[in-house]
Amino acid sequence: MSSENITPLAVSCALIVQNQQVLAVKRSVGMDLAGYWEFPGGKVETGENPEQCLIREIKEELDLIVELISDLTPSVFDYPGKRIQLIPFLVRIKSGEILLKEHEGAVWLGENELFEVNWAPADIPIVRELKLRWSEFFTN
Ligand SMILES: Nc1nc2c([nH]c(=O)n2[C@@H]2O[C@H](COP(=O)(O)OP(=O)(O)OP(=O)(O)O)[C@@H](O)[C@H]2O)c(=O)[nH]1
Repeated sequence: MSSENITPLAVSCALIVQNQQVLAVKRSVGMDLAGYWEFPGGKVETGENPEQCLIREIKEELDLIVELISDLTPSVFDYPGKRIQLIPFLVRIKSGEILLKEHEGAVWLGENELFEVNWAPADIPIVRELKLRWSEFFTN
């Protein structure tokens, strides 16, 4: 099958913002793309929409309850053998303390630190959009 015909795998991810910073998490050994940094989230399951997926994944991965603030532009990226559509949401923490259940690290990044981690390739356009829209997100 040519790559044009691959149905993308929908993956929701959360740009968790707090104190003028966004949270990045590091994929653990054993996960695909181990060692890369990403936004927490995961695959949209049958019967749920991307927003429901996001709320579920953030509870599962970080033990946080989050609320949605805004959407960003989805990023479609071809990894070997799979095409993903990464669907980003800007969120804030409603309750809970971060508990890393799956990732091996987490870091809060300010506007000028956004490119200091080695992002999963699909995340790069999203990080660029976050940087471009930073003042919009942080002054509202
Ligand atoms: N959650 C999340 N996944 C991302 C991001 N960027 C990115 O390329 N991905 C990819 O999206 C796919 C689905 O994410 P996932 O969190 O459910 O990954 P997983 O370990 O369950 O996937 P697997 O079952 O294929 O090993 C993975 O291939 C992951 O590498 C991101 O920012 N957040």
